[in-house]
Amino acid sequence: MTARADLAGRSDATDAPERDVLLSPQDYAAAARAKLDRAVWDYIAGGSGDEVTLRGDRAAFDRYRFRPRVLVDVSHCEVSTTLLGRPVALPIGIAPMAYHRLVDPEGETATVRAAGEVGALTIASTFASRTLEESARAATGPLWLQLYVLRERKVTESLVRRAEAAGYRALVITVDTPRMARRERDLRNGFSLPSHIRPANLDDGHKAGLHSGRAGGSTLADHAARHHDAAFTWEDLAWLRSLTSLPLVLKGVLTAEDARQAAGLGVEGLIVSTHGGRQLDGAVAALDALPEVVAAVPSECEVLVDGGIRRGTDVLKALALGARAVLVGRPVLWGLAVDGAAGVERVLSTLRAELEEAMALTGRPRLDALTPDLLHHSPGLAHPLTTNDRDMA
Ligand SMILES: Cc1cc2nc3c(=O)[nH]c(=O)nc-3n(C[C@H](O)[C@H](O)[C@H](O)COP(=O)(O)O)c2cc1C
Ligand SMILES: CCCCC(=O)C(=O)O
Repeated sequence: MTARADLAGRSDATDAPERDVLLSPQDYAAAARAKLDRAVWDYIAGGSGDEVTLRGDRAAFDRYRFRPRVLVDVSHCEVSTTLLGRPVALPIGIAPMAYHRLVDPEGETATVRAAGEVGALTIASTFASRTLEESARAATGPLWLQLYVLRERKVTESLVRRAEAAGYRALVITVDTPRMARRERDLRNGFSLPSHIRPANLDDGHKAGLHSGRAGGSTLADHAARHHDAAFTWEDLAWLRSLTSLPLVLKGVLTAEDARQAAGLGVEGLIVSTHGGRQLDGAVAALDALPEVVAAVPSECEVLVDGGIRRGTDVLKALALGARAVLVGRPVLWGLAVDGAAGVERVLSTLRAELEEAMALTGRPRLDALTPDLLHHSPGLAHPLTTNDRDMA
């Protein structure tokens, strides 16, 4: 960053304030956008179709406002909790995202190290650009593995075995991607992976074709069309259940009906998610689906939510509606793109600090005492999204 003249017009380099200082995740978005190739930025920022759900995930947060209580002792706000019975330092984890090396030479191992520094959960993606074993070695915080169920069931089975051996604590089965939705930004850009980036968890057969782009196509979509098992059903989930004693978490559930069915099969957790607006365009916002999912499952089944969380106040709203924790996706990649592990750590610790502040200012110093009466829902409220949505540009 360069020294600038301050508001009083002084230009003494030693006194000049850092006006470019990155404060919020949205500041990291702007800095990441300036740094990344357009096609990589678009792959990360974009959604499917008209991006209605991408915007909708964010807009849902603005329709909730707080009903703060006063004269409560908020001298200590406690943000530590447990997930699937294990302690985490904060109710904010890292959503599974493919190919962190698109934005940083080190990639996932840097992300995992940063999460460990703040005591946050990381969910590693099937399509990580570092092996799950490399991430496990870098981890000092809790790790779960996300699985796409592929047509070659042996691949899925071997990922399960490797996750068990490497010390992963849960398997997250993504159920909203029987096929990859059309993401027009990627199609326009002819998106493909740079030659030095590979799906490190998979064998060479899965590398074929990911690097040679074509106009009007995305090699990631082509790969998904070849390898994702679009015939995977509830019956097949029993097969996964029988494979392992690791807890299972389903990611991408948006209805009470599916939540009940999952809980009936003994699934330990659910992630309410629209896949960050990247799958079914027009799907209900994740935050709006959260209450019906929470109400449909017994309390032993832990419900998390992701999609559009950019502020500590967003985290508090999700927790008040019954989420045990939230996941953040894109903000983590912005932090990683701008400043590697240090950037990820800054993004996570900023969200934690904002959450603590929101708890203090709403008079709710304890996570286990949060209830929906903290919130006022204003369905007709206009959404002041323009200033807060630099990440979608
Ligand atoms: C670049 C990128 C890659 C993603 N890759 C995966 C993935 O491999 N598996 C998965 O289950 N979800 C994936 N997702 C979805 C995220 O896990 C998460 O649901 C979403 O990003 C949350 O929304 P947010 O980015 O607004 O926080 C990806 C999202 C992005 C932005
Ligand atoms: C086939 C999915 C690739 C990773 C992903 O889930 C995403 O880009 O959203």
